[in-house]
Amino acid sequence: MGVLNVTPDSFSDGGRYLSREDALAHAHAMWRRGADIIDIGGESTRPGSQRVDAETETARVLPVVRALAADGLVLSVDTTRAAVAAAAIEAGAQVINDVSGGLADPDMAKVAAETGAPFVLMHWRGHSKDMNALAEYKDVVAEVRDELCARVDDALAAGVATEAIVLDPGLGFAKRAEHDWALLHSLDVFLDLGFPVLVGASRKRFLGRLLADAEGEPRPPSGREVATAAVSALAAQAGAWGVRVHDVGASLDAVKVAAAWREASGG
Ligand SMILES: Nc1nc2ncc(COP(=O)(O)O)nc2c(=O)[nH]1
Repeated sequence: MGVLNVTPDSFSDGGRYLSREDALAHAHAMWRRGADIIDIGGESTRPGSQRVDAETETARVLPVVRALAADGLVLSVDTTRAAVAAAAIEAGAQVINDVSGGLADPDMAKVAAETGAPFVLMHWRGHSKDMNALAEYKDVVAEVRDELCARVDDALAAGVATEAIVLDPGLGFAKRAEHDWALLHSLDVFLDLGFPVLVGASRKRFLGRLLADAEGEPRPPSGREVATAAVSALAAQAGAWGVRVHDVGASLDAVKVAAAWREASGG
């Protein structure tokens, strides 16, 4: 899943693809490099970011969705707003990627049910401005699992089909670095729930901290691509359904290494 943030303030690529031609060119470049889905987001979810209104988010996302759908690309819309998701599906997106797992908008599950669109339920505890205060867990794996199961129950109750649901542990969302690593280490716990699992580690803060320099200065987002690709390989090895990444080529190569390693026979 290739990330296309048509926002001015996303944490690692904010503003680079705000213009329509830049957004379309970047989407096609990721598609040519092998992305299976282009994930289009019009509102930054960066910790501490301010929300934008639905009109702004829609104005950013819809033209790009229309143009890329017309070119035959498979698209997900990264939004917590039901109206934006509905409009994007109408404009040609196929997948709803809701970082709030349906919590932010009570109508989202209904839109997913009515459209039949695959529905990514990510673990979330609140909007970006107060997310870090929510990163308190006694057992992060068990609590994230249980909270995601509640999201699944609500989605199913709204009429979403079981086979439409994809789970995502929500790395970096109301999580400190140790929580992110614990969730990756226990990816099987989420896979055992019986749904595909999407992993979104790309360029995130926990990787920057892992790669900090001698003075403890975290590696900047642009320097986290190799670590992201390593996570992609290990996530593939663990059975993840997909990885949501900025650098599609690096992760595709890394996932191919994992596949070759796993499938090597004695021949
Ligand atoms: N399903 C899913 N969606 C997401 N959307 C945005 C971000 C934030 O990262 P970005 O600012 O690079 O888009 N992370 C996720 C994620 O981990 N999973």
